[in-house]
Amino acid sequence: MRNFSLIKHQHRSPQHLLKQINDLQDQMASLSDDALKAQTAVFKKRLGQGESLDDLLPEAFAVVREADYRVLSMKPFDVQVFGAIVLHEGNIAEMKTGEGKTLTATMPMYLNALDGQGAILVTANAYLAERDAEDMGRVYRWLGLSVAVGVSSDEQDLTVDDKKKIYASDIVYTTNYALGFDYLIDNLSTFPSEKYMRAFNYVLIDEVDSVLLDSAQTPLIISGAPKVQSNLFAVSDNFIRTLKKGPDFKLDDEEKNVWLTQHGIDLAERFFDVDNLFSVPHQDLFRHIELALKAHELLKLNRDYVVEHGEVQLLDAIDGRVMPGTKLQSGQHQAIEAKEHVELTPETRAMASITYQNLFRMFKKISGMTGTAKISQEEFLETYNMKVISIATNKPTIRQDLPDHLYLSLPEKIADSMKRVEVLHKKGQPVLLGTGSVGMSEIYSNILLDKGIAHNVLNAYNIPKEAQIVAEAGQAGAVTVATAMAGRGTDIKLGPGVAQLGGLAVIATEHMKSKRVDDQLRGRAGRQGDPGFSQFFVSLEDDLLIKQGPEWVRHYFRRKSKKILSRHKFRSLVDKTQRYEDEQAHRTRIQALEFDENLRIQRDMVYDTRNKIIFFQGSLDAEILLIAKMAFKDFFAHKENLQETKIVRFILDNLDYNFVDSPNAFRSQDMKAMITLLLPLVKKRLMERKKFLVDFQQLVHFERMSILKAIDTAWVEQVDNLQQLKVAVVNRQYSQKDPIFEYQREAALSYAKMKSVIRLSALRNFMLSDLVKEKDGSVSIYFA
Ligand SMILES: Nc1ncnc2c1ncn2[C@@H]1O[C@H](COP(=O)(O)OP(=O)(O)OP(=O)(O)O)[C@@H](O)[C@H]1O
Repeated sequence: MRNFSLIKHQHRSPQHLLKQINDLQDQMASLSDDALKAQTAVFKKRLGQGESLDDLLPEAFAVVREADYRVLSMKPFDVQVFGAIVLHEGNIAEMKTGEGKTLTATMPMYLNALDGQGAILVTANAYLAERDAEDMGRVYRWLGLSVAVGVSSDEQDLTVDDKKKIYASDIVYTTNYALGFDYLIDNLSTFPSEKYMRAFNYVLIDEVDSVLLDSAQTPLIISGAPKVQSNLFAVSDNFIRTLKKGPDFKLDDEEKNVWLTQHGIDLAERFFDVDNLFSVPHQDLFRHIELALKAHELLKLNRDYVVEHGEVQLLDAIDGRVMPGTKLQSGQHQAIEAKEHVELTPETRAMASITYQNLFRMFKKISGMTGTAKISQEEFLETYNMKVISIATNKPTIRQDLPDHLYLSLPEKIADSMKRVEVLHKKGQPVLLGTGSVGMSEIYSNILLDKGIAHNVLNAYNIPKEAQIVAEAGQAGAVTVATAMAGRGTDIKLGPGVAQLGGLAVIATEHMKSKRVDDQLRGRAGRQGDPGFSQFFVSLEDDLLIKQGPEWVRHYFRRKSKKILSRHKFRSLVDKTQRYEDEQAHRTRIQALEFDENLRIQRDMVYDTRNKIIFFQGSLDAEILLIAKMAFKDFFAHKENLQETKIVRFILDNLDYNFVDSPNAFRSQDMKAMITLLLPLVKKRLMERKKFLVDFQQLVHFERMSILKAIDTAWVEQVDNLQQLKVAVVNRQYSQKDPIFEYQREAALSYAKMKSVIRLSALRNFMLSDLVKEKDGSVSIYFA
């Protein structure tokens, strides 16, 4: 057997598979549409008879290739078939920008959806998910598979029924954000009828570096249950406005931290009339002052967030898109709202959270594609066990990536880059002007307006017009100013005559944090062998260099040296800075994963328990009795609770409001004996509940709700606690302890405590809740 599989494996090299697929081409081309479509049913049948997806690969890919041609008039090139094989094998296909990854995906998606367990394609933003589901969906449907999009275009919330339909589809196109959110929400449901998600099977992640690296630095958090609203945001904001940078507060060089000086602290104590800002009663005030200071000094309008319709909306640092529904935690969002004078939204607790790393590791098979993965291949292998395999381009890339233009100051750079745009525009060559923030895109747009150059702006304020702006961007004479939003996936097609003018010109006005992101932006030009060029205009006053540049840059900057910067020195500075940012981001991801590890174990256990209870068929009587026994053990684990008065108090609080004690009933000093005395109270209550809830389903429902409510209340509390604990241990750096170790130790302790809280409150729910029969025969539960 072993030998056989070895031999078989050798025969299945990508080259061999490609040959097999190519050999089937004529045969597929000769089939009628109906005969080709009928292959799907044939494949499904063969799977049912024991063949594997690997066995079907050559034929299935050949079928899709022919279907792509008939439906979309595009036949995947050999290099795309290679990419598709890599994707089926659970690895990362690095295919250069514009090589046609969208079409490549149709082959592995079709094959991996054939066994009916679902195949999900995740991509970096809603625009791409919708576009690709629409375009490629035509092929899958033609072949008889169902396709859905997991994001809603009109920003309407999808209902549970919508989501059931979506996730039951053979193929789902969605975003990492929507998928993560849906996963967490699915696990907050209480009834089998509210659950919509299937076990995770196959996922293909488009723009895999963006999803698994750039987005994975911060975990996804769902907020719910409002906290008591604080009234300190506005006053703290007023106070911060009176402070001066330098004497009252300081910023670090990277502008990542800000703190009050002693003078600032004195001013705060005077302003708020308190003697010691650091004393325990003023902790909350101090926290609000810190939040306000951060909101003013670290978080910038039109770079980190935009304000639209009176709402503060966060921007994704990498792709410049609005992150719908995402809020900064622990009051930071409200501090920005106070700064921007918009209505404060309620401060909420974190209810559920997960890192993208752990979300995707739940899939049976993960694969990914992007133009830029090789740089991070070790991390992909380490974290996800995926290899990065580079695929050759179909035609040679003829795009020219011209050397950077360098300037000492920002105004010089802006002026010169504008001159370049004007020259190109006069010639009619379309220009994509890539900027680093909404703010910069607006500056460039204003200058263009002054010069009377018609242009489109693609930034977080113009998302609804995205498809139209992209469609126009490759036409002769078009000028498109964009943030990093246009940096990925955007397929700019050249209009008539544009190739003769030199194709698309990408003018980038600053280097991005990562070389990968720079390369993606360059890759908007020169797609599918098209002509085009890219060029960066950079200055020493660019954000990236000011924040991360070494001392000599600052030195140059201060002296405004007129010496000409050596190109080599500048290039290596940019490289170093980007590497530093990448390493920093890598460390943050590792830390996010380490922080999530404990939460992951807890989350898995809690979700698993919830699911068992939700789907449990039959009576939960035995569970209730077991929970009671354990709750009693927890209580008596504290020896002092063995006193009669304490036991009676316990019974009155948790088991029976009307309990009447007979003298000396609980005098033994032995835990076992005590438990034997308490259990009958639970059994008696169970009999009463059974008598009242004659309908067996109603009884089970009540038992289930008693337990689930206890789990959920405690778990939400736990997630929020862990969230705060994380902030606390990171802030405790001065204590010289390893924050991860500290966090894990405290997280494990709090988990044990939480379990005991769950047991007691489940028991209490069961014993003390009021049940009321309604006129229509239903029963309402009023939890104690
Ligand atoms: N086999 C093919 N035959 C003809 N045209 C193709 C083929 N494959 C892809 N294309 C075209 O090539 C263009 C680029 O494709 P696509 O946008 O999928 O590239 P990509 O690899 O996803 O690029 P990016 O990395 O920028 O996201 C599209 O206009 C697409 O229609």
